Amino acid sequence: MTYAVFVDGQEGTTGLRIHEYLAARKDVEVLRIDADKRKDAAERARLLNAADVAFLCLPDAASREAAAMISNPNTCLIDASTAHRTVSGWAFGLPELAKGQRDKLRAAKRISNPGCHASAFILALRPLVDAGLLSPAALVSATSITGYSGGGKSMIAEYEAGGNPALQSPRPYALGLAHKHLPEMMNYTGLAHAPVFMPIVGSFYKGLCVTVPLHLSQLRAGTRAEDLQQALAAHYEGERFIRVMPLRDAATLESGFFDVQACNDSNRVDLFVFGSDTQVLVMARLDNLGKGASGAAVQSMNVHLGLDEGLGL
Ligand SMILES: NC(=O)C1=CN([C@@H]2O[C@H](COP(=O)(O)OP(=O)(O)OC[C@H]3O[C@@H](n4cnc5c(N)ncnc54)[C@H](OP(=O)(O)O)[C@@H]3O)[C@@H](O)[C@H]2O)C=CC1
Ligand SMILES: CC(=O)N[C@@H](CCC(=O)OP(=O)(O)O)C(=O)O
Repeated sequence: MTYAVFVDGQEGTTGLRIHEYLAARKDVEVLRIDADKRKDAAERARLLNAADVAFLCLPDAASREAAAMISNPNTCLIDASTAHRTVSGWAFGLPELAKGQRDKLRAAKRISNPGCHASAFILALRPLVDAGLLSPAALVSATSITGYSGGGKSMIAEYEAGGNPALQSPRPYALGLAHKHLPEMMNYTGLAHAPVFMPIVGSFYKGLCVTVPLHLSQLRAGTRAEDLQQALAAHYEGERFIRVMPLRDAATLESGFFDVQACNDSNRVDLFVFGSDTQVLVMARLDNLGKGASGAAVQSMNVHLGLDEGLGL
C-alpha cells in the first residue's frame, strides 16, 4: 500500500527536510506542486485534498488558510506551524507525551506539530508534573540555546550572508516575555504559569537544548536529583527516540561543556539531570529540524498511518 503525501511549503526549511525523509520511502508517493503554482490557492487545494497526509510547512496565516481548504474527510493534516497547537480538535504531535497519545494521533485527522523549544521543555517537565514531583502551580524558568535554522529561510539567509559581527555571538531574544511557544508549554506540561523563557540563537545551523534550573526546595518535600532522573527514565521506558541519560552524565561532566549539537541528524531527544544537594538542571537536547520539526512531523505521520515509527534513514 502506498500513501499519497503532499507538503505545502515544500521549498521551505521544514518542508525540504520532510522531503528528504520521504525520498527514501517506498510506501509513500509524494505529490509535487509546480514551482510557479506554489502559492496558487486552487492548485494547493487540489493537492491537499488528493493527499492521505498533507504537511503544512507554512507561516501561521497560510496554515490556517490551508486548513480551511480541506474538504476530503480522509486527508490528515500535520501542521508544523504554531497556528493550531492549542486549538481544540487538533491532536498534539508528540507521541511520547503520555500514555494514550498515540491512540489520539491514530484517530485524528488534524495533528499539530510541536514547536522546537516547546518539545524539549514539555518532554523535560511533563513526567515530573505527572509524578507529583513538580507542582502544576510551580513558577519555573527556562533557557533554550538554538541554531539559526529555527528561524526559517530568512534567518538562515541573514546568518549565511556573513558580514554582520553582531551575529557571531549568541543572541538572547523573545525579550518581550511572550514567546509563541508559551501556550503549548503550559498546556502540555500542565503548568498553570508560563515559564520565564529566554531563547538564545547562536551562530550554528541546528541543534537545541532547553535548560530548566530548579531549587530542590521548589519540588515535593524530600525530592532529590535522583528522583527526577528516575521519574524521567520510568516515563520514557521503551521509547526509541528518547534517551534518559544517567544522573550527572559522566562524559559531559568530565568535558566540562555541554554539546548542544549532539542530537543533530537524528530524531532523538536526550534528557539530562545534573544536580547538587540543593539544586538541579534538567536539560533536553534535540535537533530543531529533527525531533524539533520535520522528524517529529514524519514520526506523527507514521503513528497516524500505523507504520513503523522509524524515519527510514
Ligand atoms: N525551522 C524550524 O526549525 C521550524 C519551523 N517551524 C514552523 O514551520 C513552518 C515553516 O517554517 P520554515 O520551514 O522554517 O519556514 P521557511 O520560511 O523556511 O519556509 C516557509 C515556506 O512557506 C512558503 N509560503 C509562505 N506563504 C505561503 C503561501 N501562502 N502558500 C504557499 N507557500 C507559502 C514560503 O515560500 P517562499 O519560499 O516563497 O518564501 C516558504 O517556502 C512555520 O510555521 C514555522 O514556524 C516549526 C518547527 C521548527
Ligand atoms: C531561532 C528561532 O527563531 N527559532 C524560532 C522557533 C522555531 C520553532 O520551532 O518554532 P515554530 O515551530 O513555532 O516555528 C523561534 O524561537 O521563534
